[in-house]
Amino acid sequence: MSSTNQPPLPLPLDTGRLNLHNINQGVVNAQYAVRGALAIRAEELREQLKANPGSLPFDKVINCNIGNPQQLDQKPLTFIRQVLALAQYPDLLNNKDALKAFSQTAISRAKYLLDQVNSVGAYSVSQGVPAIRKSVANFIERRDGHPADINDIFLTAGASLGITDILTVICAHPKTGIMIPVPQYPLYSATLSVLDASPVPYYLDESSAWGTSPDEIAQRYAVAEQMGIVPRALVVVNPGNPTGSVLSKEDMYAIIRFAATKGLVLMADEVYQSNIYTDSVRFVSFKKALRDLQSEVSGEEAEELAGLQLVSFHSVSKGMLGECGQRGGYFEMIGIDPAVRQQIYKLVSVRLCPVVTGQFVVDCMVNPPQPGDDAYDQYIAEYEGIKNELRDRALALHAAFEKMEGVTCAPPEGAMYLFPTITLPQKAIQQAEKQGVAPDALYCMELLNSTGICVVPGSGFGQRPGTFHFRTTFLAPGVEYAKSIADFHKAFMAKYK
Ligand SMILES: Cc1ncc(COP(=O)(O)O)c(CN[C@@H]2CONC2=O)c1O
Repeated sequence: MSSTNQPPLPLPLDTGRLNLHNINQGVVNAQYAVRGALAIRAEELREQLKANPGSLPFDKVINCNIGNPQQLDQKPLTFIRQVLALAQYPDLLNNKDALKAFSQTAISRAKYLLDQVNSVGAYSVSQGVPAIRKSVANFIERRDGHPADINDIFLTAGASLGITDILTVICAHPKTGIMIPVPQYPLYSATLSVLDASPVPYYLDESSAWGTSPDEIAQRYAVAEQMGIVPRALVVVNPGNPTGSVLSKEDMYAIIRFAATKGLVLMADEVYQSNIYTDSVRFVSFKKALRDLQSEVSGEEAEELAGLQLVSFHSVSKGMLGECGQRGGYFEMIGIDPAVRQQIYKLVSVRLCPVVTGQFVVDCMVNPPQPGDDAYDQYIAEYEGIKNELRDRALALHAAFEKMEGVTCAPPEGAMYLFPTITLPQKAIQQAEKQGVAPDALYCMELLNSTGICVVPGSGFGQRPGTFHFRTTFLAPGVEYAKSIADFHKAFMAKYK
C-alpha cells in the first residue's frame, strides 16, 4: 500500500522506476522470432568460439535466421557502392586519379543525385527526394504498364518503417482488425501488439504450396466481425515470407475485389518482387493487377474498384541488392482520402526524412545501368550471378530437405526462404512441453547447439495448431550446411524415437 494508505495507482500512472509491469505492455507482449531466443543463443555461441576455438562441435555459426545476404557472402553491386562512395566523399569527383576507379555511369549518377540534395548529410524533404520519387514512378510504370504519380510515392528508411507508419495511422482502436497471413513475417504481429490493435489471422494453404485463399480471407473476416472486431486492412506478402509462395493473378483479382467491397486498405508487401526462382510463376504487382482488372470491368464494379485503398511496399534489402543496412525503400499509396494522406505526411515528417543515402540506393535499384552505359556489363553480370546463385542454393537445399525423414517442403518459388514441415516424434513434443517451449523451437535450439546453424521455428511465424516447421534462408554458401541439417535431423529423430 502507498504512504497515503491508498491502493497503488493503476497502470501506467504508478511512480516507481520503469519495470516490466509499468511500461507499454504492447511492447512487452510483442514477439519477433527472427531475432529472438535462437538468434541470441547464436551470438553467444559465436562469442564462445571466438574466446575458445574448438570448444564446440562446429567451427562457425551460420545465421540462416535472417534474410541478410551481405552478412554471409553476398557482395554488394559495384555500381551502387561507387555511387555511394562518391556521394559520401564528393571531393573524389575533383580527383582525376581517383575517378579512374569509377564508371562514368556512377560518376554521372552521383553528380545528379548530389545536385538534388547538395549533401547526403542534409535532411531531404520528408516524403523523399522528388527526383528519386520520379525514378520510382518511372520504374512502376515500366514494370506495370500503367501510370504512377510521384505524389503517391513515399520514400522510407526500409519497408519496415513504411509498414509501421501505415499501421499506426490505421490502428485507431483495440478493436481495429488487421488481417495478416499465417505464417506471417512477425513485423506485423509485433507492430500490432505495440499499437494495441487486433490481428485477424488468415491461414495460408500449405496443401496448395502455401496459396492464399480468398475464401479463407472471407471466412476469417466474418469471424472477426462476430467477435466485435472491425477489420480495416488486409496484408498480403507476395512473394511470401516465410513461405516464398507467389500469388496467382486469379487470386489477386479475388483479393482486390474483396478488399474493395469491404473498404479494406490492401497492404501489398512486395519486397521480394525480384526474388523469383522458377519460370512456373511470375510476379505481378497488386497495382498492375488492380489496373488490369479495372480495364476488364465496367459499371458498379469499376466504381468500387476505383475506390480501392492500396499501399504497396518495396525495399532495397532484398532482390539482388541485399542492401539491408542502407535502410532504403518506398511505398506507393493510392485511393487514400486526401485528408488521411495529409496525416500520413505529417507522421513521416515527425521523423524529418528517410536516410538520404538509402534514398540514393532506391534510385539505383529502380533505375540501374542500362545497355550502353559503361557500368552495364559489370552490373548485369553481378546481378545475374547473384540471382543464379540464390536459385541454385534454394534448389540444393530443397533437394536435401526432400530426402529427410518426416520432412516435406514446398519447392522454392520466391523470396529467400524455405519453410519445411517437420513431423516430430511424441517424445520430442513431450520434452518441449517440459521445457515450456514450442516443439519446433526445441528442434531448432538443438539444431543450433549441435551444428551452429541458426534457423527460426515455425511457431515464430504462426502455423496451424499441431503442425511444426522451421524457416531457413538459402543465402549461406555451399551445401555443406544442408548435409549438417540432414545429419542432425537423423540423430534428432533417433534420439526421440
Ligand atoms: C515481408 C517483409 N517485409 C518487410 C521487411 C523489412 O524490410 P526492410 O529491411 O526494408 O525494413 C522484411 C525483412 N525480412 C526480414 C529480415 O530478414 N529476414 C526477415 O524475415 C520482410 O521479410
